[in-house]
Amino acid sequence: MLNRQALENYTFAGTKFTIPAGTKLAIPVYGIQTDPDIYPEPEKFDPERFEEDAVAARHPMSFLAFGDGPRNCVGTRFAHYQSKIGLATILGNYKVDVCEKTTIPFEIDKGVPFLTIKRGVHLKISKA
Ligand code: HEM
Repeated sequence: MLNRQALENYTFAGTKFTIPAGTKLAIPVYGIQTDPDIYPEPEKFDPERFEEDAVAARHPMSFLAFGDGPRNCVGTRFAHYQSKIGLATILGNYKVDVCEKTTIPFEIDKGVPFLTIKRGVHLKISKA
């Protein structure tokens, strides 16, 4: 969820729907990023969704994992590098498997304010 406050009245193009200045807004990132009209089969691992032409074909606010605008995440590039280096190190040196404790499909924990998977993510990692 991203929180914002409207600085001025905003009317959505082609509608009579206006957000008055001063309104506090909660932007439902999880809802947007799992909307099947935007991302068909949203739970499916499909890296091709993030190819340049696929990204260009979507509304620019369809992916908000790092927020957007002047107060977006200052750590975006660092987080991307760190995740890529971490994944490359693990996948290049270890074999990653599911195990008896892995929950498939995963379940979102609705009892906490942050996006969390119930019972965590358990994988079996062995030396390749
Ligand atoms: C996968 C990792 C990360 C994710 C998904 C993430 C996500 C986010 C999101 C959604 C916001 C709110 C943006 C908005 O309201 O538009 C944010 C803000 C912020 N993030 Fe991250 N972040 C990550 C890693 C990091 C790292 C590594 C750092 C620092 C090294 C960092 C520093 C910050 C700071 C300082 C803000 C507040 C920016 C402001 O209010 O101006 N984040 N992050």
